[in-house]
Amino acid sequence: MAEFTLWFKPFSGQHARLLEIFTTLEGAGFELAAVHLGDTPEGAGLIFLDHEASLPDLQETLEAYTLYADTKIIAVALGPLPTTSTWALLRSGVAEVFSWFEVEKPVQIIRSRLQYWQCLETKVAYLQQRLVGQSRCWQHTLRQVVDMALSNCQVLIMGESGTGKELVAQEIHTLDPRPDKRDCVVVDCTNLIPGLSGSELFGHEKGAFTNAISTRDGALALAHEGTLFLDELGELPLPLQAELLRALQEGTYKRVGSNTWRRASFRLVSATNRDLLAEVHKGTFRQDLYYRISGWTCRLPPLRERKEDIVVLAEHFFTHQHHIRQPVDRQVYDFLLLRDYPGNVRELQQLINRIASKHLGEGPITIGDIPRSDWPDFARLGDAPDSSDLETGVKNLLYQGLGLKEIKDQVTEIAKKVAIRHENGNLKMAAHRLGCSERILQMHRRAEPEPVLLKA
Ligand SMILES: Nc1ncnc2c1ncn2[C@@H]1O[C@H](COP(=O)(O)OP(=O)(O)OP(=O)(O)O)[C@@H](O)[C@H]1O
Repeated sequence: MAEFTLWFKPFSGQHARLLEIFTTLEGAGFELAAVHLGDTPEGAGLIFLDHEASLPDLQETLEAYTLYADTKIIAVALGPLPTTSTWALLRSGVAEVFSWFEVEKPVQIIRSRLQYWQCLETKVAYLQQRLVGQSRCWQHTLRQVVDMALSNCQVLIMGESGTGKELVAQEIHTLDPRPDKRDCVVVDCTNLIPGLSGSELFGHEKGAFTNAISTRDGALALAHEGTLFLDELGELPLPLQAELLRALQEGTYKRVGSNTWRRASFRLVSATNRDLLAEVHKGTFRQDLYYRISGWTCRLPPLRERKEDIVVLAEHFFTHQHHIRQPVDRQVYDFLLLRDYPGNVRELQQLINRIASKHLGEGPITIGDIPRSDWPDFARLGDAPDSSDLETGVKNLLYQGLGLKEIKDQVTEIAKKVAIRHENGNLKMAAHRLGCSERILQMHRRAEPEPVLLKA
């Protein structure tokens, strides 16, 4: 039985060289299957290219392959490849690029990639049970989380409040492959008081300050051989930033009130909802500390960038947190989808808690289960703050001699454009918001009419 099955597509006419490569790969236990015109291959595959392959054609094909299917592609060049082309291929979704005849062990490169991806996908499947979401951007995030967890880098997780930073930090600790690793210790930096000189982090000796009635270990000692998770790191007061930096650089610290240096070795994972680089420029966050903690940074997308996940998350909360298995009316999902979530997943989760608490009995979850306090603000919607702008715009159209039909067409086009932009180009969501079919918006996309007016 073949060790790995791979699809392949040649963008090269160098048949003799291709044949040589196929024979080597098959001899090494790989099974190869050609991709035919119109196929959208899934899983891992190889594309072969030479200097005559047209980069734009290649990019178009790659984008088509990676758009809908879960594909992993290794680009194998049959000759030298300029760096610009390498980057262009990577940007189009290729996961690895190398020149077959210029590397020492090409088969090994392919085998090690495939083995890593196999391991990655198992871990991503595990993560999906906990970090729920199916959108493309969330899938990318999960793969990055696995990559980071398997590395031994210090990790900085950024993202708005409620995007799941703490959850991700806990999973990084769970997936961390260190043998015999110990606990993950969480410190919320908003609670650290500079007056106590970092007792929370470094511990203290009995009598070091008023109320220090006994000697106590701090978070660094507790996290020894485990993970130290510093939540809301952007809130760490400047004096403590200096002390933390020293502890991270030297791997040693002193308890408050003690002269003895102690050792602590841990993996550091930090999270913040602030733009730490901007804080560095403002002088409120130390640059040296920033570079020390950000071995690998990852940004969690806000819910508005992954609206496709709202329904899956809602289902997850209904089923796993409230054990409600009844169907949910479409109107409830419409309501959930059309709403904004400045508090991200946490806000959605709390809304589901309220709906679930109001839902009684056996039937489906209906619009009547939505608490009145969560209803849309109809008064505000009716009074449309921009109605005067709209009126001015329509007046302009009228003055230019446009009739009712032309004005309607213009306004409709603007509504489509605004909805598509609001939904980050997601036609399905935009169609949902507008209450029209996706096809109507696809036609809009194709025609891309420039809305002429609504200006003086
Ligand atoms: N992808 C997800 N799947 C399931 N639950 C999630 C997901 N993302 C967030 N949550 C839930 O949302 C809530 C908020 O998540 P979490 O505390 O990790 O966010 P945060 O980014 O750390 O927020 P803050 O910055 O306010 O501390 C938690 O109850 C968490 O379980």
